[in-house]
Amino acid sequence: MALLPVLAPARLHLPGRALPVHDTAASRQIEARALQAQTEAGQLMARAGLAVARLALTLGRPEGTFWVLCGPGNNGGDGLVAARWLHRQGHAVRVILAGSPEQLPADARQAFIDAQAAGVPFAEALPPHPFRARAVIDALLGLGQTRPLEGRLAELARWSNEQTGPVLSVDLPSGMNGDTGQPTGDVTVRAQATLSLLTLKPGLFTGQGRDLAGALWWDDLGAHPNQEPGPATAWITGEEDARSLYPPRQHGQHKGSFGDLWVLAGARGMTGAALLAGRSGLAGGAGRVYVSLLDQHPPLDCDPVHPELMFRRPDAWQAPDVLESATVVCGCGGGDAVRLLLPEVLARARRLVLDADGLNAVAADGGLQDALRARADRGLVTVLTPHPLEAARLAGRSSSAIQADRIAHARALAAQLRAVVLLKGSGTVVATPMDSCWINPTGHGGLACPGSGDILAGWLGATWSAQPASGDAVTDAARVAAASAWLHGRAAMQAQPRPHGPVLADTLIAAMAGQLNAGA
Ligand SMILES: NC(=O)C1=CN([C@@H]2O[C@H](COP(=O)(O)OP(=O)(O)OC[C@H]3O[C@@H](n4cnc5c(N)ncnc54)[C@H](OP(=O)(O)O)[C@@H]3O)[C@@H](O)[C@H]2O)[C@@H](O)CC1
Ligand SMILES: Nc1ncnc2c1ncn2[C@@H]1O[C@H](COP(=O)(O)OP(=O)(O)O)[C@@H](O)[C@H]1O
Ligand SMILES: [K+]
Repeated sequence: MALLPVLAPARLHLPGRALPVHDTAASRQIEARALQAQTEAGQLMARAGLAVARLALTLGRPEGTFWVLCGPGNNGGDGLVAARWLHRQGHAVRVILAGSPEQLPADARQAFIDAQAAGVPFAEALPPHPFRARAVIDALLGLGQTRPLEGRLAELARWSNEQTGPVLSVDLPSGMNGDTGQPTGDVTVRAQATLSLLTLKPGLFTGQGRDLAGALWWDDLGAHPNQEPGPATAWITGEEDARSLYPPRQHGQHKGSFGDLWVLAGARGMTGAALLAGRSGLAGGAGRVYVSLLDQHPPLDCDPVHPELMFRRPDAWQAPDVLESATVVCGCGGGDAVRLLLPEVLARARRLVLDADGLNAVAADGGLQDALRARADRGLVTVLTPHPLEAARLAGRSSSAIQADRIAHARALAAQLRAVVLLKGSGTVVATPMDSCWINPTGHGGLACPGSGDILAGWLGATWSAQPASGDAVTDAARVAAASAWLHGRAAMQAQPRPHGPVLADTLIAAMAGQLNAGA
């Protein structure tokens, strides 16, 4: 496989099939096998450098000089090979090597020798700003980055961020942790595009990775990590996987075919959250959607905009069989009131989506945590949908600690609470107690607005309610969660391809409903 566009949101390039991502440790193993399989020394680096040069020609401006910033490791070697290709084809190139050639690892040192022999121009000084390169190739650091950029590397990264030409990062933006997507220090290259080599790294898809890496390309250098024996660290949800949960409706189906959704939400002053979850549940295709507001004297008994929502008394959900047969979405705008009903909901609900204040109540009460864990033994399945602050409360950490390693924390919470965890935010992570993990490639900052989480919870519940029971209820729930996050994000991208503001709730729900027919 060569040069595959993986993620270019503005042009709506999204993976069709699920793609595996490999963290640093797994990537190192694949790299070691690939190096062993080389038929001659430097073969992988030659492929990598060629791929970088080709992409730089595609993404660079038509005129100017390619500035290739090379670091002290093999990432720098990739840059040196790319520079030689570009020079050989007659393009203007300048290489800046940070560090001494003698200390380069073997393949990179050979790339340096070859570049010198080919007459590639090297430079010591950077052109002053304002400056616009044809493209800057960031080959400072890749998989080997272990600490914050300092000294010359930091200076080069800063310069790259201040010039106005496009920046192409090789393998990873220098200064970004490939496992987490977080900056390693104060300075990080901010790329327009990143070419991931050999494997896709999880940090490119979550945390700050989306903003730092820009459009994402991949070249597996012929190593086929899809066919690797070891497990992938996680999977990027593919469009086909997500859409497969929303098959065409059959003539013989009726609303009973799509299950009941029961929304237990909306304490006093937060009725809107319940309405949004209910309306989203309707749009997501649940057969019947019931709403019980968490208020002894509910301010509404009908949604005039969607009168097909069925409002029920605050205690109606306690009737026999309701929790056992419906899919329950509980906690959106739940306030303190949700705490009182959680013991019974946790004990009885067969399929439960726990959101917002439902999560906060669990975080504050060890007894509820035990009740949540006990559900797993009884075959009752839970999807928790925390945003980073709610996840922080559940984990007893700060939200910045959660964001520092979103994948690890989603996994840890899933194991600790024996539930499927959907950790919201850029690069939403879905993790199961069996340690499988999906990262969502859709969505953008337009979703950072009130109500979009309530909409996701209602939609997830509706998607789940239409799924038949199977032998692996936890994996099914995780697939439902991953598909719902995918469609939620995809709808936002359709509503606002380049967001400068929020995707408001009614626009988002309408776009999600539209997405149900968009894949046909
Ligand atoms: N092997 C191959 O043939 C292929 C490799 N490929 C390419 O190689 C890349 C991995 O190469 P790599 O392992 O050499 O790591 P890389 O990121 O270049 O640098 C490590 C060096 O940087 C140093 N260093 C780290 N952090 C630092 C800091 N903050 N400030 C200063 N120095 C710092 C670190 O020093 P140390 O920590 O050891 O003191 C070490 O010297 C991979 O991303 C891909 O692009 C692919 O093309 C496939 C073929
Ligand atoms: N920058 C972003 N990129 C992608 N998705 C985002 C971003 N910000 C928010 N979202 C998504 O929007 C939703 C917000 O949910 P939440 O924080 O619970 O909002 P609310 O409680 O107001 O409904 C989540 O699905 C989250 O993943
Ligand atoms: K890099």
